[in-house]
Amino acid sequence: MSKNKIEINNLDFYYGDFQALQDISLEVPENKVTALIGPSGCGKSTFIRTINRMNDLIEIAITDGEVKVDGQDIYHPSVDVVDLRKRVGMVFQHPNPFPKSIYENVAYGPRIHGIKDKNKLDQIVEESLKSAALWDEVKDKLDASAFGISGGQKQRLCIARALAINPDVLLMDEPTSALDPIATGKIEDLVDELKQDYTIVMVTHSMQQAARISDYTAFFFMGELIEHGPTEKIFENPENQKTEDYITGRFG
Ligand SMILES: Nc1ncnc2c1ncn2[C@@H]1O[C@H](COP(=O)(O)OP(=O)(O)OP(=O)(O)O)[C@@H](O)[C@H]1O
Repeated sequence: MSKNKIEINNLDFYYGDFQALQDISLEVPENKVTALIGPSGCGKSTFIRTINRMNDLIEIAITDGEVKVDGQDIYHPSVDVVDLRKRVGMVFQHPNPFPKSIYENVAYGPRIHGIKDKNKLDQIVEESLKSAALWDEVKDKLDASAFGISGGQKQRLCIARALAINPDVLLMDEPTSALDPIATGKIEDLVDELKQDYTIVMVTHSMQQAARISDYTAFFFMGELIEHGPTEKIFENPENQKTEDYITGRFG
């Protein structure tokens, strides 16, 4: 049994007067992939963004309840958000490299965190690109613009950029929805590799994807967490009728 990396207790979330998440409690085991599924607008993205306080950037956001990473309540006033986001990295739906070279995209984070030594940066860039299964494809053009590579390569570059600051947790918000099936397959294989070293939480619209790559699945519906558990159990023997209706394609 692996330990819980993240623990969420009685989490409520509001956009102004609108309550987008209601009383969510969820445990996320370490070195596993947890998939968040549910119909559009059910709160998956809002929820994943509470785990690295990305919602802080929204002025009307109100978060209530407890989100713990490694046992520490990340909403406690003593928490340094920059440090938190170093531990909890994020990859978005649309690959969003900076308008810089491939090398600089990966070196940017470590540099901001104070690493100046060129050899050390070279080493981090190489290791991060290798971990993101992109090194072989870009090693001869590290100084080329990050805009000149394919969509799937850009997304792996964004994963390398997230890995470069050495997080423990990787949040992925629909990381393959803008990619073709081949690029999607590569990211899925990569996620399977990465879980050896990282705890991964991933929003996906694709139930097939959740079934293929996640260890645990959480089903959200209208701001509530309806059911969560081992992926096989959720897909083969769900306890809640709404979960069953969703996974059998009756709505969503
Ligand atoms: N910045 C915002 N301000 C106000 N309401 C918002 C904001 N962002 C999201 N919402 C609302 O919160 C609810 C949950 O949205 P969220 O994006 O978390 O859902 P989702 O499950 O990720 O949807 P999708 O699968 O379509 O991406 C929706 O009703 C949405 O309209």
